[in-house]
Formats: sequence, C-alpha cells, structure tokens
Amino acid sequence: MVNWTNFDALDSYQALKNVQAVDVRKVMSGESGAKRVKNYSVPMAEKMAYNFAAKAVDDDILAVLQKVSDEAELTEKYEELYNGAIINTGEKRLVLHQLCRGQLGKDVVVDGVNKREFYQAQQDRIAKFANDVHAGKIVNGKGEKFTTVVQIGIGGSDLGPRALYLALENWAKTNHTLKMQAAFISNVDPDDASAVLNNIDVEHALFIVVSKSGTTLETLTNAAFVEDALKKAGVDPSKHMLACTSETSPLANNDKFLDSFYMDDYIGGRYSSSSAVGCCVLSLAFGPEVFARLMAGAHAADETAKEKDILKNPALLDALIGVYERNFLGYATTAVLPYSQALSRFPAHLQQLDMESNGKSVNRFGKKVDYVTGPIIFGEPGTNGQHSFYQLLHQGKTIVPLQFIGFKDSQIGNDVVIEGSTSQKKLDANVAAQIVAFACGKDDENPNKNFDGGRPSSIIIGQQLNPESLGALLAHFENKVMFQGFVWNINSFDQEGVQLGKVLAKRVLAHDTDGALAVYSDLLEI
Ligand SMILES: O=P(O)(O)OC[C@H]1O[C@](O)(CO)[C@@H](O)[C@@H]1O
Repeated sequence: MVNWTNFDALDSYQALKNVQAVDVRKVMSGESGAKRVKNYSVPMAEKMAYNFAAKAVDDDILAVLQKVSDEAELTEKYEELYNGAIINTGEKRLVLHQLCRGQLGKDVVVDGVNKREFYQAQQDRIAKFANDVHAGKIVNGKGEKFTTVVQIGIGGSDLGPRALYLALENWAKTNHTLKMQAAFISNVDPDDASAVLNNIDVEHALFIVVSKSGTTLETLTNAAFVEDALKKAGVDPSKHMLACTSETSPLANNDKFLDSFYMDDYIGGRYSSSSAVGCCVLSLAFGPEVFARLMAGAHAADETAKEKDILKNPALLDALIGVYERNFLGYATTAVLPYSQALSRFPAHLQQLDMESNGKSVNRFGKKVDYVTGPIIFGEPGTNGQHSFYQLLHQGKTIVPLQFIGFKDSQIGNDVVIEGSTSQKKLDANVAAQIVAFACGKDDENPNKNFDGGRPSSIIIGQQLNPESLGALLAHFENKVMFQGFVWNINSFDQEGVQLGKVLAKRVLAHDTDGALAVYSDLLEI
C-alpha cells in the first residue's frame, strides 16, 4: 500500500526549499546552453522528445525532484491506479481511462466485469458500426449514405474529441482516410447549434449525443434542438441520432436512438477521449484503424509513464518541473504553445484537463492544503500567439512558464520556398528563436527595448503530427496532470467546483431566486 501524504510533509519538500536556484539566462547562454539543449532531452513515445534545456533546473535540482518522486511514491500510485484502486476518493471511483488503450497491469474486474474487455468490446461495436456506415450498410431513411457526423456534448464530451478531430483532419485528408466530415455542437447558445445545422446537410448527417451522466443541461437541450430541426426537415430523428453515455444514465437503452455506445463512471469526462466518447466520432470520421493507431500511441506513452527514473519518464519529469515552478518559483500559470495549426484546440482541451483536475484546495481526505496547486492554463498556436499575447510573456511583470510543441514535417506536405525557406522552416525557426529569446533576453540601453530573459520553457518535438504521435501527446499530458495531483495529494478526478453554478442556473430558470441572484436574473429579464 502506498502512503498518501501532503507535499509539505515530505523531506524532499524541505530539500527543494534549499536548492540553489538556476539562472536560466546564464545557463542558456553560449556553450553551456548548447550542452543543455543536447543533454536535457528525454525520449518520449512515438519518437518524440521532451527537451527541458530552458527550464530553471540543473543536475542538483533534478536529483531532488527524483527524491520527491521516490518519497511520494508517484509511480507506485500510478500502478495502484491502473490496477484498479479507488483513486477518485471524492466519488469513491476507480480511474481507468488508460485501460481503454491497453492492459497496463492486472485485470481489473468490477461486479464480475473485466473492465479492459468491456472498453474493448465497446470499441469493437463502434468499429463495426462505423465500417457499416462507411460501406453504406447503415443508411438514412432514403437509403443514402451518411456523409457527416456531428457530436453534441460539452466539457470532456466535446473538448478532447474536437481537439483530436481537428488535429487529424488534414492528415486524414492527405492520407485519404477522411471518411466523414465532423462538426461539434457544445454551447447552449442557440447560435452554436443553428450555425452547425445551417452548415451541414442534415439529411446525410449522424448526430451523436455524448453525455456520460446523461443529465447535462446544455447537451440535453442541444439534443432536443437537433431533434426538432430534424423533424422540421422531415427527417426521422431515430434514424439519425446515436447515444454515447454510461449504462446507468437516463440516455441509456433508449429507442429514440439508432444505436448506443457505452463508457462508465470510472472514466472522467476530461479523460474520456480514449473511451467511446472519442471513439465514436473519430472512428466515424477517420475509420476505426486510425482510432486504433491513436490508442496505440497513447498506450506507448502510458507504458513509458511506469519508469521510476525521472530522466526516462517524460510525463513524470514534466510534472515535477511544473511542481517546482509552481510551489518554489511561484509561477501561477503555464502557456501551451503548439507550433502546429492542427493543434488549435489542444490548449483548450489541456485547459480543462489540467484546471478541472488540479484546481483544488483540499487534499484527498478533504483537509485544506497549505500550498498552491494546479496552474492557470492558456494557449494558442504559434506563430499566431507571437502577434498577440507574447508581448506580456517577453516583457511583462509576470513570468509564465511555456510549454512549446513542434513538429519537423507538416501534415499536408504542400509548401513553397519563399525568400530562401519553406513555410515549415519559418515555423520551426520561429519556435527555436522564441525559446532562446525567452531564455536569454537581450540587453538594450533603451529600457523599452530591453529583454530581461530568464523565462523558462520546454518543448516537445516530433517528426509529424499523426495518429500515433497525437495519442502519445494526449497521454503525456493526462499522465503529467495525474502525477502532479499525486504530488499535491489532491484528488484529480472529481470536479465539485463546477456544481454550484449549475444549481444556481436551474434556480434562475425555476424563478426560485433571492438576493444577488434575483437582482442578476431581473437584470437579464430571465
Ligand atoms: O458528459 P457529461 O456528463 O455530459 O459531462 C460533461 C462535462 O461536464 C462536467 O461535469 C463539468 O460540468 C465535466 O467534467 C464533463 O466533462
């Protein structure tokens, strides 16, 4: 059995307090910088690498971070998780999303059901369904093929699958495996559903209602909105709508749907891209083989996350450096900066993943913790961000650790040499230049043009964004967030903080309001 101890009760916490701080500007300048770029790189799954040369760490600090990992039993806790312990203490649930993508340890059997087999069986059912749709065996009321798939869901039932779809859409077109166009409806704003419906051919569209709980206001409202639109278009909704939910939800086993696919309570919404939640839309859009490749990449990263040596375990190392920055260097935010347009919604997915998981003030036992926990996450693809918020990142009063992501090859492969370089080369040159500019700065007599530098960053580099590397990237961040939650001794797998607003909105709609709530609902005349 592992020990669940608050971070500040560890000996290694005290040791971290006493380490000699590293001056990023100094160590990244000249030959020392070149050495660090070469040496401070850890291989990741799917031939990617995590390079942390421009982070404020050195061999001494890394040695203490290894002690944190050992003392807090981080990999042992991961082992407990994938072997089926009740890691989600708040909801008394197991945490099994990794099992969707492969067997990591022992069989996990709950109420006589082998969970790996259950998740695999759902993937197999979805694969058959998707293949039948693609082959024209499952068709619309007029006997015609479906061409579009629309996911209706919100939060984890939207962000991850949407980010993954966008990440692979151009890759799939280039590799002739885009089987259906996908669209997403999430917001209860009627303009969201209307705009999607206006842009597609509803007669040839399949709609997946995705909600683990089957009770989310936005999703149920949007499902009814779509149903209404289908009826108005003279289309039978039961031939066009699917459900993806848990077997105990109000949406389960419902004749309203053409078919239903299941996940369960042991997979948190923000971790559900690997379950039926991501599998349905991605298998319909790209084919089941592509989804299987995505899962293979994620599984490879899950295997790497078992390593006890932090220099062989990029997710663990990334997590520990982040904790050091958060708790000892006092950095409150992290920017996710993919130099890849395909990853345009990946920062939004990571925002939910990280902030909903680790935005907590109490430990696993409900006791307040005396240290800060999860950072604020935001981000945009480069180079666009450079012309937006990088001013603050370079010269603002707040130091923001930066998480770059970059690839050597583009996905589409169409490029032009303009003034001596391709666009891909320009993209890569920009990310390299930014890392050095942030780290080393530039002295100038004019204070307005002076760059202090000393701004830490890391980069994940891969050859190309494809299903395998994307899967590994997804799992890397899930595992990073998990390890950080373990260090902070918090429960990263519940989200009580989102409940209060939902309850108050229901009260406004029921006119059961008082105090400030009454004033605000009057103001909006609800
Ligand atoms: O899949 P469901 O049950 O509709 O939940 C959607 C989302 O809502 C949340 O519970 C937050 O409100 C997320 O954690 C979840 O991803």
